[in-house]
Amino acid sequence: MCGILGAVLADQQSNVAPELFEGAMFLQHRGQDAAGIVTCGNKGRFYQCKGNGMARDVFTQSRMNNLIGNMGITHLRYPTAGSSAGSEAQPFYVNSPFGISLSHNGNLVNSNYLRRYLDEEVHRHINTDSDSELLINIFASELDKFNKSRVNNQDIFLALSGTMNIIRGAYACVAMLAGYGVIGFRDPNGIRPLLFGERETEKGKDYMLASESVVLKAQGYNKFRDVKPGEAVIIRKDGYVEFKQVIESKIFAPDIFEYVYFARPDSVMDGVSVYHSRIEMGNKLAKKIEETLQGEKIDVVIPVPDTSRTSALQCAVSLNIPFREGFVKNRYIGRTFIMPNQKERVSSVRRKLNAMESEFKDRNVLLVDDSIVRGTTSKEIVAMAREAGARKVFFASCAPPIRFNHIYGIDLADTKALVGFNRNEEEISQVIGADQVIYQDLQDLIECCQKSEDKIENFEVGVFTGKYITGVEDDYLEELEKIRAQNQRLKQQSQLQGLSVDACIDASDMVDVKAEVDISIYNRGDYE
Ligand SMILES: O=P(O)(O)OC[C@H]1O[C@H](OP(=O)(O)OP(=O)(O)O)[C@H](O)[C@@H]1O
Ligand SMILES: NC(=O)CC[C@H](N)C(=O)O
Ligand SMILES: [Mg+2]
Repeated sequence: MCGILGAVLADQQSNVAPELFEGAMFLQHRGQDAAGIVTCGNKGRFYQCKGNGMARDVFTQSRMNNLIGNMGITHLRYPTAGSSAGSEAQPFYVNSPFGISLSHNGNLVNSNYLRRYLDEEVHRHINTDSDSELLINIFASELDKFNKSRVNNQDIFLALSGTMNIIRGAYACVAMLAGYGVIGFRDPNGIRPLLFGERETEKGKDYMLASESVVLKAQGYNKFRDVKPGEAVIIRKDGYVEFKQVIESKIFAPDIFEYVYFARPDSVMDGVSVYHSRIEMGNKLAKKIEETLQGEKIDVVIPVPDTSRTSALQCAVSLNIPFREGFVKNRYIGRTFIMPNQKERVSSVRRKLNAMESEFKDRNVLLVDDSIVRGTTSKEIVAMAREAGARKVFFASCAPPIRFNHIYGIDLADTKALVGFNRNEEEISQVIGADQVIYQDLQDLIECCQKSEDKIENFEVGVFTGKYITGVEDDYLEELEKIRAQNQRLKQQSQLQGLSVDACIDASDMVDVKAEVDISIYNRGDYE
């Protein structure tokens, strides 16, 4: 899952980069692997700064000084299919036609077809395994079809409908056309989020596109709305803004995992407050716990920080049982689930959370988390609760069992690595070492996310059901697992040989070398 941003400032003499950096800090939770900003200066020249790492590490002051121009786009990457090569950091850039830069949140599920099409039909070179590189090239080839030296809004909208007719999957994107403007668009199922906001200034209106409303609010873009499924918006450099439905919307199905885990609680997405949906999750989970744990005495409810806090507190209120912060979180450790390798995730749980004996000793505790994915967190947490003296440990999850791949940009894990894969609830309890595990029912979870003026009827829930809203290419899921396994091997091999992942060749099956940096513009400043 990634975070994306785009902005055009009214003052043509100003630089947008500091604001894009500020915004990136608000979206860091959506991707910790790589970060990038591309801006566009007065003469249509692009300036880029990107690389592996968190925003604050990649965007150093000296690099930021080189980002010139009043419009730009940002990306924070959480890789799909497990590859975190530097060359797949975004925004991507292609020079033809016109100079295009693009940031993508989501994942395409017909990449094999797109790769062949780009090669055989439109003869465009693809240099990485990233589906986003395919996307920018499809868009470029659609724009190329006009065979014009300059395009206008209508051409761009047409090129986007062409693009959306070819690509399949989840995508919320911000793109930039050199010297022209910033473009935002969202897939016809609205799987991934994207919002548009505006702000009045003395020089006119500033505009911003962002994955979450919290960025817009925090930076004074107080008038905002969601981009609709299948809709696109062009914010021209001169401040002219135009929206257009470029492809007919399909079943509107935002990804429910945004509400469960991904988004910040202070964001509102498609009219639904993430915070309130999590409160509801706590209420409904409490009912399920009452039904399931009849006769069991629970002394205390303890959240697994951070994301589950909101739900856990409400769950305790609903159950009328004391709520205690039994785990203290080390604020300097990031989200463990989105860390790229398993070893790092396991050690991070203990570094991140520390149990306070006083809250566990001789008590029956109910631990509440938002979700159980690989079971890395829950297993460690249950062990820590027992080490701290808990008598019985019950573990409740605000989301139902996750048994299938997530294919739309939240690369959860290989199905086989999911603790819920091929296991019933009793078996899951055994694996994580809990006395009992209690899961929210899917229908209840859906109802928790339906509290908006325009009730959302459908959500993308493929991780729980194995049925995906867009369908997938026949061999897509096998291909996905193959790529993950390849990337995993590359990582292990690089660790053994002490090489960087990017520079490691898997000789056994001649996996391509991952380039350390991308083949695109090199003006991020210094390379210390
Ligand atoms: O079963 P697992 O594979 O361990 O994954 C699930 C855990 O990962 C996430 O926490 P994370 O530490 O990423 O972020 P948070 O601090 O926002 O809760 C999520 O909130 C669960 O606690
Ligand atoms: N998580 C995402 O949204 C990732 C976007 C894109 N598929 C990538 O791998 O970079
Ligand atoms: Mg967590």
